[in-house]
Amino acid sequence: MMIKSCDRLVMIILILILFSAANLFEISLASAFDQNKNFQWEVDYIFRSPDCVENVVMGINGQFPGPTIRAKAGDTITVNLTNNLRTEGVVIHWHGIKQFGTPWADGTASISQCAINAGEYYVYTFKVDKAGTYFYHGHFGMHRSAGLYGSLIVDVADGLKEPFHYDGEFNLLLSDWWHQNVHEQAVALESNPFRWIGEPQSILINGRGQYNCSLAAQFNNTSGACSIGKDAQCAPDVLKVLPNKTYRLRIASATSLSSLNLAIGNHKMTLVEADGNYIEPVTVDNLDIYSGESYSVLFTTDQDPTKNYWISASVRGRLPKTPPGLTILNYQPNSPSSLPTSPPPIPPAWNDFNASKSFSNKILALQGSLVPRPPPRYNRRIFLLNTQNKINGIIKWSLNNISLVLPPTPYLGALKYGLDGKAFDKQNPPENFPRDYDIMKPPVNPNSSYGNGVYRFEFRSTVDVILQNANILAEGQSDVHPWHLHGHDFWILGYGEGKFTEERDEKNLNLKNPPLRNTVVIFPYGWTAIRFIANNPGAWAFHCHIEPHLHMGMGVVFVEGINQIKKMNIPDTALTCGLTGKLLVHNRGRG
Ligand SMILES: O=C1O[C@H]([C@@H](O)CO)C(O)=C1O
Repeated sequence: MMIKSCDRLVMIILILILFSAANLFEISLASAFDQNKNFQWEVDYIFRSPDCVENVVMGINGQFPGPTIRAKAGDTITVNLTNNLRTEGVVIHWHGIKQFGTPWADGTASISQCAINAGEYYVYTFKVDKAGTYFYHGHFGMHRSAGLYGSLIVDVADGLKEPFHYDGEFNLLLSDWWHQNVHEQAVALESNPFRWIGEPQSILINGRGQYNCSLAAQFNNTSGACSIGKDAQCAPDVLKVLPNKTYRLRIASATSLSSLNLAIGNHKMTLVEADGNYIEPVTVDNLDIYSGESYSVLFTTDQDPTKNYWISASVRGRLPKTPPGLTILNYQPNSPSSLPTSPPPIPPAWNDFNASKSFSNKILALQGSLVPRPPPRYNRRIFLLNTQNKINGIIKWSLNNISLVLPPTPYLGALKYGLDGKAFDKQNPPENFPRDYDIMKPPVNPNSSYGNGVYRFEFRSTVDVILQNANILAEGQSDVHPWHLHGHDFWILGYGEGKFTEERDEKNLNLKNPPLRNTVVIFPYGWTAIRFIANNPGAWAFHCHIEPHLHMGMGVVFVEGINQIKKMNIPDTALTCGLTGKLLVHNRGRG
């Protein structure tokens, strides 16, 4: 006992000496830390009332949404993530971060790593190479629906400036929320008969919404006024502004299902950034944001300064059963609790897809040299037909009639150790669909198959993907799907109606100033064409960002740079499951 307390004393003295030395050299230490941002995170289920109804949500260090990471372009982020969930695995995906040279830090269970076991930890170390508005979220099971998300903001590197000016900024992370827990949701989606999760109970802005009451009750007669203490977990996150200033609003959507339309009452917004890439400034009254997307907008506080204004996030693209998420733009020195005097902004009708298409077509790359242009030609073009269909009577989503089921061994490790054909299907999935497939009708044969093969791209080749939408199982309906690519940005070459045909549509593709992004929507009965360069050795998910749809198989896996992958030093901790886990144990036994 004596020795132990002596030890402790020596330790305390040592720490004190180190601490005062650190204070003496404050400046040099600060700049050294500039390059490396270290975080210790613990994921846990916590009780929380995101929409004034208590529920269990996933928190990080007791916070929901998780802590915001703020870094500078070029910084290295290290997150030591401990899984305190007790009974299930976890991973975190850094959405929009390309993970050049660190594909094992992409945080996709079964693709880039094994899920972190209960009680264990995993260290994510990666570089944030480009300024922009990003977010992070769980990528195992339906953890994003369970509330595992937070913001990741990357500022321009020291000495550089954004190509626009603003006096202050705010961050809005949008999400949707169900009262049914995700375990029940997942079981429902896998049950026979299939049970759909339905529309969310609430839209959350920075993790806060109001269920069964409305901040704007005075303007509608459907729900009563909310009585929420200002410190309540569901109190709106009010944005406090000064008159006659310009603010940057960073908006990211981590929704599980909902496409949203965001507006600031009486204020116009000028879009300047999309998914971490600069766009040609365009001024709008409201904007559509799909799950997986992010934007920066500038707005000027040039309205009557004696009033406050609504900020609203309303459901689009599906028949809304959820009231808009609301918060308040509070002109100082007005009271933050004094409600706007006019009703919340009215969004376009949920099914006004022309308004959505017109908005999407307005997003173009910023002129000049800050955004690279696409190569003029592709080396390979693949078509992905998006269909809703059935396997053993359960509703699934498929690409070219294959519904993705993730294998227990992470692709990245399987590729490194040459386990193709054992860890996942050896056969490559189809690159096209039958020419006579009628996208305007429900599938003639709704039966589909499970699969987990990969699309292999030649390293550094230019790849086009034509995402082709189609009618769902029910007559007369085709859904909206936001597609997200890991490990890359892509150029959006265009959107079109009906079935893509080279003869008709090729000439209309935009190769001049297409926006560079990591998420893009496909509209009902339409197609979307994207182009990217397969220059990032790794295994990358490309999937519908609607959480239940991915769970129902709506994704594919892209692989490039297999020779480079074979030489990579992938941390063993990423691969201690499935066949790679067995291999590592076996090798160690022999070593
Ligand atoms: O995948 C889905 O399934 C339901 C419905 O099509 C069948 O219940 C729905 O709304 C989806 O988006």
